[in-house]
Amino acid sequence: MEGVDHLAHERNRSQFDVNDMKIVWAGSREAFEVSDRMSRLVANDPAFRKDNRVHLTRKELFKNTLRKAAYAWKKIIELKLSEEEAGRLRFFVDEPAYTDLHWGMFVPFLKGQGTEEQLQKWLPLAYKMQIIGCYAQTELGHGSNVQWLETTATFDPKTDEFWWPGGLGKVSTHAVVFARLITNGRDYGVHGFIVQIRSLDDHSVLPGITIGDIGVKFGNGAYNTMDNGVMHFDHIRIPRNQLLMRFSQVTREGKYVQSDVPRQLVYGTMVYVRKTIVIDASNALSRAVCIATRYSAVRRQFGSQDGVETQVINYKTQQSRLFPLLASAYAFRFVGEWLQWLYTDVTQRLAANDFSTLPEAHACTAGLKSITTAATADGIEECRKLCGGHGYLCSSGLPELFAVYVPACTYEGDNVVLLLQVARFLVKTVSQLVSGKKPVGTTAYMGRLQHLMESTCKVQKAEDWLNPSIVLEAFEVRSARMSVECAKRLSQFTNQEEGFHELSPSLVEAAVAHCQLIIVAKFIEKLQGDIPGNGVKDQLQKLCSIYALFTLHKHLGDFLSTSTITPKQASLADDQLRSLYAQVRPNAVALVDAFNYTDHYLGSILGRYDGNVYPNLYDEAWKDPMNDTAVPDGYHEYIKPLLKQQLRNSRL
Ligand SMILES: CCCCCCC/C=C/C(=O)SCCNC(=O)CCNC(=O)[C@H](O)C(C)(C)COP(=O)(O)OP(=O)(O)OC[C@H]1O[C@@H](n2cnc3c(N)ncnc32)[C@H](O)[C@@H]1OP(=O)(O)O
Ligand SMILES: Cc1cc2nc3c(=O)[nH]c(=O)nc-3n(C[C@H](O)[C@H](O)[C@H](O)COP(=O)(O)OP(=O)(O)OC[C@H]3O[C@@H](n4cnc5c(N)ncnc54)[C@H](O)[C@@H]3O)c2cc1C
Repeated sequence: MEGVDHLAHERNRSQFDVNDMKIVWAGSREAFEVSDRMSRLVANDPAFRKDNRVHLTRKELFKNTLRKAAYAWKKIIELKLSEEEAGRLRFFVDEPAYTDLHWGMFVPFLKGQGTEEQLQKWLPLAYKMQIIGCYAQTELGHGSNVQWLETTATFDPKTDEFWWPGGLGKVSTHAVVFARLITNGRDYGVHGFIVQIRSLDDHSVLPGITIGDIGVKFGNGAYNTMDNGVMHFDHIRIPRNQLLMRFSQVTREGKYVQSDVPRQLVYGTMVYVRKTIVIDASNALSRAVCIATRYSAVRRQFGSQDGVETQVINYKTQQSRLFPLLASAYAFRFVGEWLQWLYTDVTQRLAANDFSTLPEAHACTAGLKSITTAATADGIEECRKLCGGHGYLCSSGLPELFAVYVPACTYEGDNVVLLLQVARFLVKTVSQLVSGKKPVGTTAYMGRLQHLMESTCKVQKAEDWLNPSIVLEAFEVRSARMSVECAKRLSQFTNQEEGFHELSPSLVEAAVAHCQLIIVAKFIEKLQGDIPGNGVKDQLQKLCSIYALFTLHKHLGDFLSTSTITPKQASLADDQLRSLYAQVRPNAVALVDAFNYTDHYLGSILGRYDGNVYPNLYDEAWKDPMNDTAVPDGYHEYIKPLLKQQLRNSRL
């Protein structure tokens, strides 16, 4: 029945104030207010309808995305929205589009790499969208290995091909292009250039440049709203001052001048985007968990008592699969908040030519991007399975969410390649201990190595696993012992690079251990701070314990093989997990209500706020164009003759 809250009984059981939790999830009352207002603005405007996406052809889909992006831009101007409000509005439009790359990469790269003079020229054009930019760093032959890009920008230019850049295929008028800078016959490595690629008069592609879309990508709808493109340069010329020259210059005479800064600053935009991707992981995972939790509370199957079947959310297996994902969504939210602080801090330090925390910022953004996207991609798929058959329907919202999300494991750095960066950072940290260099930041725990190598876990009963100090030390011991073991095995190789490649699978596991420690540590730190709201902190403490103990359970091999814990202590951790699931159970629906997602944003019949699933699932089916006629296209050509033939055969 419409208008009835079929989940009211679940909401009445919660033991905390969901409105207070909404503020904690949003980050602040102001952030909540902006988010809430923008989500409702989008949800209540039919121009942002998205339930028809899967039925559109690729060209219809793309044109519809252009329409929405233009309409959103008009709204932003008309309503005089702030940068924050505009960003939230685009988020709730919920459709990958060229604007993601314009605002998410092209503008940040200009801001990070341009001189004051270059910013004065290009930023006003970009802010007013008088030019539309993309970020062209990946070639057909090289994406991960940036230093081996083949496009050259010679002081008298030469050629090569770009592949993947979002927004490039059909929309962008300009591109940030990564190319090897060659001047006076010497190759100075990869630098960033701004290149106009289309006419601002008629959008035609400029001479010497070939541009196209790279074709249909994974899944219906999904990332196909984005015109990922291919671009070929053939002897084009750009003005010298379109080399972005904040950190290195080429003089009028062709002389290369490098400021006294690390060359990796050219990678700064990737650090920025990876930081953003971690928060986005909590957005995507929380969306899937919201759908799966509400549906698990609605769905009843087997186990009838008094003629009423059991809610599937009451099955222990359902809880053991769903509640760790709920906890992970909150964990990724808070580590993302901390990463935003780290990024702001490193940016302020760079402005003062303090590069001391650049390695830490790179390692943290690379590693956390890798493990949060991997867990989120797997988590969305798990949420689909948690919804049974209906989870496979596009009307559940889960297939498209999965298809649009999974490239996050690849873009902005392949997850394994990024974990190897973290591994390099850890091996270097351990090797520097010998020389007396004190580790700081997220590796500060390595400074207590002697203690961590000798420490024994203090758990004697299940409740001991609720002690944050015990949990934190267990994760520190596991990580430290894995890093030290890798460093020890590496030292046995005469050729360190060869050793690193030989041991890379174990090094990746050590990198995962370190990054999971960061997530646990930042969740604990969050809870040591002021958490306002009735019952809110208690719920978050449960979720923090669930994230930590589920992660311990999932990586039990590490904890046992490093003798961090004993099998008995592992069993006590399992006992505590089960108890925590039972404690979270009455609060599950309220914990996902706290994400404050509109039904429009969720785009899911299964995840409706009112839980009125079956009538709406049924109605949605009839909307499918397949049901426009009872007799399907093709009946007369292919079915009727077949039936007639079979009938004739049966009479012979
Ligand atoms: C919600 C958001 C939506 C987002 C939509 C996104 C759409 C997608 C866009 C894209 O995909 S854009 C293209 C992204 N491409 C990549 O991420 C490429 C990944 N590859 C790299 O980052 C690098 O090639 C590498 C893997 C880090 C290797 O770097 P390099 O070739 O320079 O060699 P190394 O020897 O490993 O590094 C040298 C030195 O530099 C340090 N370093 C590397 N990267 C950074 C960095 N980003 N910041 C700071 N420092 C960095 C590295 O640690 C080494 O330091 P030392 O060990 O020498 O101290
Ligand atoms: C949806 C989407 C949008 C994108 N948007 C953009 C964009 O806007 N702009 C842009 O420039 N690019 C973009 N990209 C490209 C993206 O950045 C690259 O695909 C990504 O960096 C991975 O690089 P690659 O494709 O070369 O993978 P590869 O590095 O070729 O990876 C292939 C396999 O090799 C493994 N591998 C590679 N190197 C190593 C190593 N050293 N050790 C161990 N294993 C290794 C990887 O782990 C992986 O399993 C996009 C990609 C996608 C999917």
